[in-house]
Amino acid sequence: MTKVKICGLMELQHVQAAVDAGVDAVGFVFAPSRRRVAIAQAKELARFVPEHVMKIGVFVDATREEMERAFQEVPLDFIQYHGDESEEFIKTVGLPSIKVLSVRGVEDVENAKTVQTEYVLFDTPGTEFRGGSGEVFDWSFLDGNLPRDRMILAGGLNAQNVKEAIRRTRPFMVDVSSGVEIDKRKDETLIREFIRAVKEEESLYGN
Ligand SMILES: O=C(O)c1ccccc1N[C@@H]1O[C@H](COP(=O)(O)O)[C@@H](O)[C@H]1O
Repeated sequence: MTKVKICGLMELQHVQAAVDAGVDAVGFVFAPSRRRVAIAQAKELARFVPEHVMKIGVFVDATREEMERAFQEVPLDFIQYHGDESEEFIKTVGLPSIKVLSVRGVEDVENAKTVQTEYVLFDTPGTEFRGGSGEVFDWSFLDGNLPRDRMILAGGLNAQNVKEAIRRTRPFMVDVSSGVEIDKRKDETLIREFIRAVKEEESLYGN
């Protein structure tokens, strides 16, 4: 059953829409971004997220102290490393983690086989910020032998393309931010439609 993450949440009504629609994970961006939240803001939003829904903090080349603080205070379940963090650094921090690989070609995907983190997230390389581009990368780069049971697919997903994305790539989880926004703000209807599309795909074709 493919899981679904809504990322870049900043407002309570959007958290509630995602939770009510059956989201599996929510993401709070602590990196430079128009979606950035303060720790106190994420902590308040997280009070409305049930225990079974994963809370993921997105960081880009942050310090260990910054991540530890957010991890404890919010509290988070996973750190999403969306920058150039090395495997050694991630290991030293020692928190449950998701390493992001920006996919420009098949060689970036190859790196997933050696990444030691709990999950590996494939995303389109960002332009203004490191992620949240709203752009799809070429899914055929994921055609090879990959650890699909710990693979998260992101990059330009929306309610219209996510079913095909799941069929093509068979990820553990799909992740969306821009695709559930109107005028750069999250939209409750789009959040519900995205989650519904994932669940429909699963009920028709899932295993
Ligand atoms: O969303 C952001 O602003 C962001 C900033 C810095 C790093 C990561 C960010 N978001 C991540 O980008 C992907 C996909 O986003 P989109 O659906 O293409 O807009 C997702 O993993 C977010 O966590």
